[in-house]
Amino acid sequence: MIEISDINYRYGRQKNLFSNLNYSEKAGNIVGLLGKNGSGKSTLFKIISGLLSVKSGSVTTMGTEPFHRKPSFLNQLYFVPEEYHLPSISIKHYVKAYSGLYPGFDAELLHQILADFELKETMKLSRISYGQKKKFLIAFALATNCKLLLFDEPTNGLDIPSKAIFRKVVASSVKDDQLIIISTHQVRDIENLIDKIVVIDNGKIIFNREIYQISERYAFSTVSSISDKNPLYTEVGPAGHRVILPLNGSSTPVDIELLFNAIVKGVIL
Ligand SMILES: Nc1ncnc2c1ncn2[C@@H]1O[C@H](COP(=O)(O)OP(=O)(O)OP(=O)(O)O)[C@@H](O)[C@H]1O
Repeated sequence: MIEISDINYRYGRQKNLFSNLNYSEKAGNIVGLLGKNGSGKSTLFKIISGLLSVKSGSVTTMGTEPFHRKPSFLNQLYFVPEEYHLPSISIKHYVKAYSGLYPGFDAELLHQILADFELKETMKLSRISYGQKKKFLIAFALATNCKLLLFDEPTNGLDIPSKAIFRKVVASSVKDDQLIIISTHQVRDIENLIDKIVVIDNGKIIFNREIYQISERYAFSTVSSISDKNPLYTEVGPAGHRVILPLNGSSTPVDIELLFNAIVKGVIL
């Protein structure tokens, strides 16, 4: 679905943001894309979706060069950016105007997700809150049934119940031939949703593994003392030492925040 080889990218005269970055991704996954502020997550989304072109290296998204922005490519891609502008029309009119661009658009699915998010089709997009706009775009994106969905910080601005609904609607709408990549700092919001973790740091993808592979190797726990534990990585938390240990027994849920910190510190590769 995505094949990126040896790309270099920089904005204007700034130093390289990406240096020989490689990344590939297949359909059938919900991927969590993690990285520090400014590591280039949004830029990577723009390159994958053809909004930016690279000077060197190659990018293929859904079998085509994304920067060509062919209609047959665009009708299978939906990118929910971090910031956006929506026209001053009702949800109903927006759907009427834009759903036709997507051949797989599922109006029934849209109705369901709008109801889950407590949005009404008569609501005017210019008069709803930031979080409501975000929920509308998430609902619309999922209803397009596009092969590739890119969500940049989708849960920013969502209230606590809406974050749980987000996880539910994404998990229940995704199809085997789709790829969903979610960039976020809110790692709790994607727990039990993503099946892969990708980390971008210092211009490269430094980690790209499935959750089950991580669970097969590491155990995540909080312990009162680490003296006899030999953890691979540890952080002091309010309830004790949060640790990553080599798995030796039954698997544990992956602590994404702890794992991310261990990855960017170079402890887990
Ligand atoms: N249009 C632009 N012109 C110049 N520099 C830019 C532009 N957009 C982004 N940058 C710079 O590129 C770097 C990566 O930005 P990007 O938004 O891709 O990072 P990010 O990982 O999404 O960050 P965050 O987690 O803070 O949203 C940052 O240093 C940013 O200042």
